Order: sequence, then C-alpha cells, then structure tokens
Amino acid sequence: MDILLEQESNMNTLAALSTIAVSKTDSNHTAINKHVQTESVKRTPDVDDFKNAPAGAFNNLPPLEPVEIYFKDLSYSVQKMFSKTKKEILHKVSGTFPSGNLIAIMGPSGAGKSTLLNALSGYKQKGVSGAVYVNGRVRDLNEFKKSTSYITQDDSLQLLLTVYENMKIAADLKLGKFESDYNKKVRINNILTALGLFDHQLTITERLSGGQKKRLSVALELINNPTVLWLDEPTTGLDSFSCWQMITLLKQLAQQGRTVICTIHQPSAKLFERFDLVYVLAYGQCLYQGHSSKLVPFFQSVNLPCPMFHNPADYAIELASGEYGMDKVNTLCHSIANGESLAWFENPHKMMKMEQMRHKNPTPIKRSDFIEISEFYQFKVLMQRGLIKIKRDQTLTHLRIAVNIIVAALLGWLFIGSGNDGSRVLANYNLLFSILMHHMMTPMMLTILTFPTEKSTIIKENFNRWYTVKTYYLSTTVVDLPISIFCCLIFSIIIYVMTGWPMEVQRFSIFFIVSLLIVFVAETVGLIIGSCFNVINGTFIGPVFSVPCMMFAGFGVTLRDLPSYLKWGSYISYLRYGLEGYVGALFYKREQLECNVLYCHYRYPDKFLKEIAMEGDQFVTDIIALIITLVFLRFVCFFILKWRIVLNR
Ligand SMILES: Nc1ncnc2c1ncn2[C@@H]1O[C@H](COP(=O)(O)OP(=O)(O)OP(=O)(O)O)[C@@H](O)[C@H]1O
Repeated sequence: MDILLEQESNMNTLAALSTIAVSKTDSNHTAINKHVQTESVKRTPDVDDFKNAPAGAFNNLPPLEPVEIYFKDLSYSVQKMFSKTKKEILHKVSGTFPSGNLIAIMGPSGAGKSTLLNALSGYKQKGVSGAVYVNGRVRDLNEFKKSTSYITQDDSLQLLLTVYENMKIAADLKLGKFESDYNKKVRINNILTALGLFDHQLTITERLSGGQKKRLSVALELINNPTVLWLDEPTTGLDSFSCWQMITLLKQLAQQGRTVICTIHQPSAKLFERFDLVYVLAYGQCLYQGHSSKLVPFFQSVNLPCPMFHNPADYAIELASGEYGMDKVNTLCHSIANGESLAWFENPHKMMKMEQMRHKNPTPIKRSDFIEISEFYQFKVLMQRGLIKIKRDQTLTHLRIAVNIIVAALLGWLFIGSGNDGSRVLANYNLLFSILMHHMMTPMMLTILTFPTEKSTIIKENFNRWYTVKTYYLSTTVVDLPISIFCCLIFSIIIYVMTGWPMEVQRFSIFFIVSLLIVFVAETVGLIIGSCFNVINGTFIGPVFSVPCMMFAGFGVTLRDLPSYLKWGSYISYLRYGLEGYVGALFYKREQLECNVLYCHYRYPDKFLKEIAMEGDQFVTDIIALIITLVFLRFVCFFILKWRIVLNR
C-alpha cells in the first residue's frame, strides 16, 4: 500500500510538472524560452545545461488543435487462404473518440482491437470499408497522418543507439534543420525528463528495461508533438508499476489536449479507472462505448449486473468472450447500437454533432507547424544512424571481417602455391567455384537473417513520416558499401597472394571487381528475400534459390553440355557470369604453366578453357552482365520494399 502511495505521489509530481508545461502564462516558462533563444546564438550546450531545466515536455510548442474522431460502419475483411471467400474481422462498428481523452480499446484476445486501431490510424487500409471522420469531415489520411503517431506493440527501436542518440536522430528526421541543435536538445531534454528517462539518456537502448523501452517509444513520437497517439498494447509485458506509470503518462498527454487511443488486454481495476473512455470489442462488434465509470451502470441497465467486488474490466472481458453466452454478447452490442450510441458518455448531451464539429473547425484539419524535410537531409541522418550502428555492432562487423580473413586463409592454405601449377588446374577451378559460393552465401544469408528484424522498425518509422522508403533504401545501400568493399578486398588479396596467381594488376582487378559484383548481387538477393519472408522462411528460400543458380553456372555441367531447353538458365544465373569472369581473369592468355610431375594435362590454359567451354575473353561482357543484373535487382528490390512497406497496408 505504502509503495502504491509513493508511486502515486511520484505520478502526481509528474502530473504537476506536465501542468507547468501547458501553462502558457507561466512566467518561468517564458523566461526559459527567452533564455534558450539568446543562448542558442552564443554557444553549443552540453548535457549539464539541462539538468535543472523544468520538466515541461512541450513548453515551447504551439497549442494543439483538438482532433475529434468519429467512425461509422467500419468493417475490415481479409481474403481467406486457399479460398475465394473473405473473413470479416470488424463488423460495421461505429464510435466516437473525442479529443483530450485517454481511450482504451478493450476486448478478449482476437476480438479485433489491433485491427480497429490499425484501421482507424490508417496503418491498415486494404480491406477496410466504412467512414472515418476527423473534426466532422471525411478523414484525409495524408493530412491526418501529419498530426498522428503510431506506437507499435513490439517497440521497434534502434537497440544499438543510446537513448539520447535515438532521440536526436528522431528530432533530426522530424524537425530537420528548421530547428537549431540547441532547441532540439532542449526539446529532447524536456521530453526525457517528463518521461523519467533523463538519467538514462546515455544508456544503450538494448539495456533499458521493458517499461523504459515503451516510454522511449512514446518519447520518440512526442518530438514533433502529435495531436493523436495510437498505441498498440502499451502495457504488455510490463509489471504493475510500469503499467501504472505508462497509463498515467498517457493520461497526462491526453489532458494536454491530445486524443490518446490504446488497445489494452485486461487492465486492473485501478488502471481501468484511469481511462476516460472505454471501447469494448467482442467478436469484431462493439459491446460498450462510454465513460469508464459508466460501464457498471450499463451492465445493470441490461440486467447483467457486475458481481460485487469484481473488476468491471474483467467482467466486460468475460462477457465479451462469450463466457455467459452469445445471446448476452448480442444483447449488449444491440444496446450500444454497435457503437452508435453515445448514451454512456460522461455528458452525452454535450457531445458535438458533426455539423457542430465542422462549425467549430471551419477548415479541414491541417497541421500548420508541420515541417516537410528534404529527402537529402533524411538520407544524411539515416547515414549517420547506419554508421553508428555499424560502429556499435562490433560483433557483427568484426565477424564479417574475421569470416572473410579466416575463409580466405583456409582456402589459400588448402590451395597454396597452386596458381601456376599445371597439374592443379582443376583444383584451381574448384577453388574459384568455392570463392563464388563464399561471396554468394555470406552476404546473402547475413542480409536474410538481419533485415527482417529491421522491417517492423522501418514500417513504423515510415508510417510515422520519419523518412521515405527511397531514402531508407539509398542510405542502407550506401552505408554498407565500405565494409562490403573492405571485406571483399581483404579476402581477394589473401587468396590471390596465397594461391600464387599471376601478380598482374589487370588480372587482380578483374578478379576483385567480379568478386565485388557477386557480393553486391548476393546482398540484393538477400534483401529481396528478407523483404518478402521472415527469418525462418528466408533461411530456407535463400539456399533453395541458390541451387539453380549454381546449376546453371557452368561448373558441374559445362555451358556447352546444357540441354538447349535449359540454356535460358545460364543467362539468368549471375554465378555463370562470375565463374566466367574469374576463369577469364586467371586463365586467359596465360603462358604455359609449370609442371613438376610426369604429365600435366592442362599445362596449356587454352586447352583447359576449351574443355570447360569458356572462351576466356568474355570478362568485359561478364562484368557488364553482372552490372545489369545488379541494377535490375536493385530496382526490383526497391519496388518490393515499397510494396511491402507502403502499398500493402
Ligand atoms: N491478415 C489476417 N488474416 C487472417 N486473419 C486475421 C488477419 N488479421 C487479423 N486476423 C484475425 O482477426 C482477429 C482479430 O485480430 P486482432 O489482432 O485485431 O485481435 P486482438 O483483439 O488485437 O487480439 P490480441 O489481443 O490477441 O492481440 C483474430 O482472430 C485474427 O486471427
């Protein structure tokens, strides 16, 4: 009990601090703003400057335009697998979410809570029908999204960045260069203080507790002061105190004029009371909509009284899951008119009609302070973030370098000095194929394994307008270049020197360029597979896709011996161009090789080239073919990524 009282007092302190934030007449606040403006010209601040700053998270932001959301006959259906029929998940639900309220969407598992949240926020658009109104007008999703932020259930954070770095990157992406670094720091500091994360700003996000990660997710989205916050299960996985902290924080944000809507599983009685409005779903229908304190009277009104000392939220879930019979579910949904009825709001007669909303807001919702950031600036910031991640993810970076050194050294050792040995030409050919396998599998599997974990973050950040898919795609392509080139170069040098291939700049350059192109193509293939599949399916699809590529490379079966009806395969297999390029680089126009045994069948490299049906002089064509393949796959990859992230919503 004492602990709870203490927690409550902490929360009250937070609430008091937030009240300071919204008080526009507060002289302290004006003084601080002035101070900030004058100081920003003078010097660059450091962290200590902010230690004693007031905790008002949004004290220098323009006032919020209230956003009232009303939806009518909202349905959501999905295509059933292996069937032409559709499955309807939301059944023509209606509802009203007024501004300045903390709203809970409740219901048993599978009732459609996340689906409703996604449909209302625009996170899901395909399969949604019905109307969503914002301030009395049909929602213009593009404009509406400028005022909203969506916080996903899995926090989707950049785990390798510190709390401050995450905030700074978010501030740079959302505020661009229109705000000075000093102002961004002040804003970050205020938000972190209000959310109890100030003392953790130098902590790597990976090491934060579950509750702190959830608060950081909220903090990141508060940077541009959204008016509507959508949160999918913000309390899942948190202990009771962290839940309390989170809901209290959300309540404060709502009290500042925002519309805060979250899905929640089964809140405790204490948590339940904190919500202003509750929207209960049962089997995709609305079972209750109204003030949290009126839930019990509502049940009473339909002769389903909540048992004494029973948590009303628990009782609502029991009813919604059909524990007391489906007839009760239908009665309740009917009584609330599937969300149309406003009878159980705190002051139903004060609820605004659509015309009144339009009258109150004569122009459609438009964020006056919205900042459009240039794609070039976004690219720069994403590059910065990518570089920090590479620097921090030392295990992966070191592993990539180490794997290339170790594999090159092992292969080099196995084939040491064989580069000029007429009796080991076939061994050299096998080695080239092994090198090809290494350059194909390592980057492809690495991308297949790492990209899917990034996907949810990209989807969330892109939806919240942090950056476009194009800028993300370009930045990931560029940021990885130095490490890929370095790994490939070190591999090529080790293997080339150890094997004793001819020390000629031209031969080595072709060998290196072909290797690099294979690495880039394999990375792109990995990215395509990673964009389409999850890690498990991707790790299966990757090697399966590689087998035909190997088959058509001309290694096991020479290109000459391929049946005519399968010839096409050799044109689309990028490994064929790789192998041909390698063979050309190392065997074309070579002098006769050394022979220290009785007989060397391939002492003359031309004879070998003839036998494997490769001309050897085609390396320029091979390099061009690899470049065309790379460019083509890069475009394909971009469109798949765009489709997965934006178009498939
Ligand atoms: N793309 C889809 N294809 C098939 N069924 C789907 C799809 N999306 C959602 N569903 C189904 O719709 C129902 C509602 O899903 P939703 O995730 O909204 O439930 P929820 O109430 O949020 O559940 P939980 O609390 O467990 O997360 C579930 O039965 C789910 O299986």
